[in-house]
Amino acid sequence: MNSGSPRAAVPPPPPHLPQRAQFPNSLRTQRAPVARRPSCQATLEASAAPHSDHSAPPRRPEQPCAGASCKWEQEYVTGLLTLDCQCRPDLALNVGHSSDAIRQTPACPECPRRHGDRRCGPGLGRAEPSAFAAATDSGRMRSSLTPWGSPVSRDHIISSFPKWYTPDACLQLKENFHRQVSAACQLRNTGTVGLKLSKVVVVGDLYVGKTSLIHRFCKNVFDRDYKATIGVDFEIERFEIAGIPYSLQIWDTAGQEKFKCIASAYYRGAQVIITAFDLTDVQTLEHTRQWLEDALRENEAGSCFIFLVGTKKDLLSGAACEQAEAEAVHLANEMQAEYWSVSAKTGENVKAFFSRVAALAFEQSILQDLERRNSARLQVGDGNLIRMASPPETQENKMPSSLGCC
Ligand SMILES: Nc1nc2c(ncn2[C@@H]2O[C@H](COP(=O)(O)OP(=O)(O)OP(=O)(O)O)[C@@H](O)[C@H]2O)c(=O)[nH]1
Repeated sequence: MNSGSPRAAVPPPPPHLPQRAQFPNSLRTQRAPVARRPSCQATLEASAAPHSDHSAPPRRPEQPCAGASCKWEQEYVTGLLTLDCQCRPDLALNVGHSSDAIRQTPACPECPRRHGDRRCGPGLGRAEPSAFAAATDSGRMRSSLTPWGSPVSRDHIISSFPKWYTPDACLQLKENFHRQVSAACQLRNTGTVGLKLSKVVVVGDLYVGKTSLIHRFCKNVFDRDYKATIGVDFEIERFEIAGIPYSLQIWDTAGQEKFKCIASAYYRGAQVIITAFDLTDVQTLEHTRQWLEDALRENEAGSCFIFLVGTKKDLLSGAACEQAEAEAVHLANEMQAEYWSVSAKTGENVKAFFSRVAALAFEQSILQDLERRNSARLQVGDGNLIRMASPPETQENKMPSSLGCC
């Protein structure tokens, strides 16, 4: 542990330190795409939308899919398992590559009870059919909110807007969800947002505790032994926010300089960038500027929420902690980031922090979706553009670019 003096700028790892047996996803999950499945007669649930017209009323249960082309396909794209349902294209979902994700992933939600049928279900191209069958048979698969696996754990259910850590460095001071977001969630009118993932990238010097933070949140474990991350890794965490299912895909990147080129290839498409530093090592705080710059270079300006997170809070107390936090808050304001202090060891603030991340990302996704739908209402009639009624922009319903993103 670096309990005392600050470490040199991104030093090479001591040779005796073990390395985490991890590989970049692109390497780790390189496998041949799973063969596309033939068609099947899908059985629809009452909640399922019709084949092509998703605005029409749902069909009765057990009614065969009219298109008879239900395909729930798996593809590995850059290491990510993507599920694509041709009956319900709106249900396309990236579920990750880990064995957990595969195990929890049902076949096509249109025909979940046909898992024993090789024409449609996990029997074909499925990594672990028995695990799937067990989960399905136990009834866990058909939660109304989480058709993808086991129910969302209670502490991942967010009903009110999570609070900031300090008002001196926070992205938004408001205490409630955006009015339009609340209304859309109440009406279950969130488009495809509830079925999508937001990408979160965690960056920072080696040894600051990025992996420990993620593991504390996703697995509720803490490992005192240091094992350097090689390349990247990721976890997927499912939430239920304002009644809508939502997932975060949390990317853990290596802090070691020699893996930077691998890790930076995964920065693109981030909705949230978390720059982590060690509260006991001021140099790691200084380096966060560079980490952020690198991550932002791969993303569109104004498209990411930025967080600055001080780790290992348990190692500091009193004046030392206050001073470290004051410096961090100052830098967070310069970076237009929200500041949090956490401890992966004790778990302090870890859940609250990720709840805040999830809520902000979720709200932004819904607002963007609503904005897209408003734009789609532009209609051409007799050569004239007719703009359908959209609410006037007020301080409260400003669009996502002004939600406090970078
Ligand atoms: N006391 C204490 N130790 C921590 C905490 N978080 C992490 N550590 C320790 O710090 C060391 C480094 O943690 P990691 O999570 O592996 O660091 P990392 O940032 O992922 O490192 P790289 O993978 O090399 O980038 C480990 O020995 C952890 O046990 C914390 O909150 N408190």
